[in-house]
Amino acid sequence: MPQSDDPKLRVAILGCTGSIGRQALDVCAQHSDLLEVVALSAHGKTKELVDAARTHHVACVAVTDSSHATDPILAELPKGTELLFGADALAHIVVRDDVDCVLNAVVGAAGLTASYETLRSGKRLALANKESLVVGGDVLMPLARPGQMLPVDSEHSAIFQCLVGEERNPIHAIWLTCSGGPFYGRTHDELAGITAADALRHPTWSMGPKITIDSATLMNKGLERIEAMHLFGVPMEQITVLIQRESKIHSMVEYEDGSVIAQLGASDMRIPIQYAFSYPNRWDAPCSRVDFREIASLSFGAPDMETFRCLALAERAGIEGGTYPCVLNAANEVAVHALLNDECSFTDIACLVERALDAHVREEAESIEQLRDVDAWARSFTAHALKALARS
Ligand SMILES: NC(=O)C1=CN([C@@H]2O[C@H](COP(=O)(O)OP(=O)(O)OC[C@H]3O[C@@H](n4cnc5c(N)ncnc54)[C@H](OP(=O)(O)O)[C@@H]3O)[C@@H](O)[C@H]2O)C=CC1
Ligand SMILES: CC(=O)[C@@H](O)[C@H](O)COP(=O)(O)O
Ligand SMILES: [Mn+2]
Repeated sequence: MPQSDDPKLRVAILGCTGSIGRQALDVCAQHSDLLEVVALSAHGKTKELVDAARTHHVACVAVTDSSHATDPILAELPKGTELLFGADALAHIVVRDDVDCVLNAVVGAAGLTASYETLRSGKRLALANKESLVVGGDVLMPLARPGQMLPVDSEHSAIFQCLVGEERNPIHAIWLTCSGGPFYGRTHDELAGITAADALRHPTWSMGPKITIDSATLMNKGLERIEAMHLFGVPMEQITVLIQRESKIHSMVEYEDGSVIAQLGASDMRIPIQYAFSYPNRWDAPCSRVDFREIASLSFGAPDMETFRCLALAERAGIEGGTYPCVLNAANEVAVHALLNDECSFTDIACLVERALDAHVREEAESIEQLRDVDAWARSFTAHALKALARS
């Protein structure tokens, strides 16, 4: 990884207009002596994409939603900037000769192919898109050589950091921390009537809408358990979800001798994003440091899996494995989209996901093409279930 005398790390940021993408651009601006942004993608926010392309003088941009191909603002891209359209554009970006590292900050299963192609190309994958591993971990992990895939998800970055230097020591347990979301402590009845606006008020993190809803249902933690199984090669039962309300402990690893190593820091994603670029080195902090004297207490608890049923459904899908996590994820994406559009209730999300899992017949997860088909089936099934729910 570059130090001050080394060539800069040349980075492509997929999903540069989102919460992670914008913070990654900030990290790149703060460390412009070490990082160079060479390619960017956005789905529909072409104005923001053009602004970022101009600021960072990038060589290539992609607009993955082709319906934006005629946006007049694209004419304001600097002369010579390569402009690509459509979902396939991401695969073109990741194999460019001038890209060393791909930050995948796309939301949802739409990020899967880019992760796959990045690993196949041998380049570093800074992975925020947890859905890639949830859906395709069985296909992706065999492609990743040690140190090639750097997790950006805060908990997984924390676990990764707790494992550095401990390669010869088996993991006894992973303590996967969880804020508990905005509805921590509520009963099932108290979740009725919750609106998308309520669920979008996360207590500790500022994030994009999809992951914020997932945090409120605890599906996010369910997805993260599956993500951790793949990344760290441990079974579900060794990954314990721990409520840590302040989001200051980002996760912990317990070893056989009873020692527990934790990673702590600000609730600011620029730290794990930067670490995925700087590993195995550490650079100057990209955000304010925590003064632990000012934190009155750190509180812990256990999640309520009966009330927050998405966590239990993700456990079921993760243990069953194969194509079940793909179905879990696709059904959840459809249901979360419906909540955000006021087409279903907060508690419907778990019902819709459960129906899709019940209807699915498991297969081994073997290829990206197969997973695309299973994903499409689960989306179509859940869209129909949603319509039936609206009629009932
Ligand atoms: N935000 C956070 O703090 C954290 C996020 N993550 C993970 O990082 C990923 C990104 O999350 P976040 O930044 O919050 O999400 P946002 O919704 O804020 O941003 C998503 C990005 O993906 C683009 N995008 C949307 N749909 C598609 C598509 N179909 N194909 C290609 N690109 C698309 C968007 O483009 P446009 O804006 O142009 O529509 C945008 O650039 C998720 O997987 C999330 O789980 C993990 C840990 C923390
Ligand atoms: C910042 C990050 O990594 C998110 O995934 C975060 O963990 C969400 O908070 P919850 O712990 O509430 O799911
Ligand atoms: Mn996380």
